[in-house]
Amino acid sequence: MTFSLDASERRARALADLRMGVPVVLDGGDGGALALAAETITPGRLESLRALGGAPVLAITAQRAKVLNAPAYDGDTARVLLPQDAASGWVRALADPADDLRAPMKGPLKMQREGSATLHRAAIALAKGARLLPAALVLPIEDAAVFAARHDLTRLPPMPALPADPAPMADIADARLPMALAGAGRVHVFRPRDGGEEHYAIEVGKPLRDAPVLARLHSACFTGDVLGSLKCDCGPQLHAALSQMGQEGAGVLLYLNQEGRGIGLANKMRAYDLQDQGFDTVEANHRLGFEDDERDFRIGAELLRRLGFSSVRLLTNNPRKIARMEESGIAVTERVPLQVGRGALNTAYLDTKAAKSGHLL
Ligand SMILES: Nc1nc2c(ncn2[C@@H]2O[C@H](COP(=O)(O)OP(=O)(O)OP(=O)(O)O)[C@@H](O)[C@H]2O)c(=O)[nH]1
Ligand SMILES: [Zn+2]
Repeated sequence: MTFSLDASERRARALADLRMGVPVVLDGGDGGALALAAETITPGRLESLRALGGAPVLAITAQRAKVLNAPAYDGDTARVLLPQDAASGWVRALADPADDLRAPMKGPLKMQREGSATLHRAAIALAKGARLLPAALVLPIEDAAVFAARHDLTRLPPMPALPADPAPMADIADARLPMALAGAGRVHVFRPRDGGEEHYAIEVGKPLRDAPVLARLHSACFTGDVLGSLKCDCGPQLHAALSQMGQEGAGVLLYLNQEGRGIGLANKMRAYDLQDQGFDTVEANHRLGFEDDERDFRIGAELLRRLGFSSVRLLTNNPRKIARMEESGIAVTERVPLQVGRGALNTAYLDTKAAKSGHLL
């Protein structure tokens, strides 16, 4: 029995630190790095970083580098050397595309080419995990363990030790819920073991475990589900799925807290602002430095398994959801199309998803 943290607990703690603007120490085994999220950098912390000496770099994704006309020498990652006089505003402006059109000239940017980008890639992954802009300031340090202990910072183990799979989920609480559209149901709250975002499963009726269940993997959309946004089809899809489950008398709706295709609500609002500047939903994600879709659908498969389901009739227009279920061991016996809610204000959005992300019309 030990009280020391395992790799996934350290990672969870690191995410909270980055959101607060606190640096974390990445232990690379031989040598390490100090990492700070670009979004939460303060002038004080930037000054402290510089005081350590060395050459800090801003790690950004290749998607963001392309927008900045900077070469990405490390595949999906690029490393921008921090100029001597760069202030925290410079760091923010490189990471955040809000002002790209008004102030397009961010360069000339000097890129780092030598050395490994492994820790830089890890720092970006952590920023994404913290639902921040995908950019991080990274400074090599010599003895990661000593540095972390001296400054009381969270130290992450060498990257291969960090969990690549979603944390295991536990069914924390469930209760009966009568619903207007679906009738009698039961809501289950699932909590990942690393204390991360909770996800919900709504059972409608009493679905049999030994037959394919009518299922929907719904990703959270605060604007569509709650506010009735006309920019997407999420609200109508949610309601149509519940109605169909109610009509058939059984089904399971997974409400996955993967807002904004996994980038979080703050980043989704940044994407919406870019859409108002003329970019489509995919271009907006790329300008922010994200991929089109950052969701991990294995969470959905895990919840289905926990509830005792092994095969589904999946309500979706997204072939990726079907592929991920099958890869995760959940059989998809049928795709049930879910085409509702098309209107004047979301037609372009739906057409872009069909043209660029492979959604079926
Ligand atoms: N980043 C980003 N996310 C968006 C945008 N519009 C909607 N979303 C998010 O997109 C997700 C839509 O989820 P779903 O409806 O479950 O997924 P889907 O890929 O459309 O697949 P199906 O509806 O099953 O066909 C939600 O997480 C929304 O918050 C946008 O313009 N940008
Ligand atoms: Zn939506």
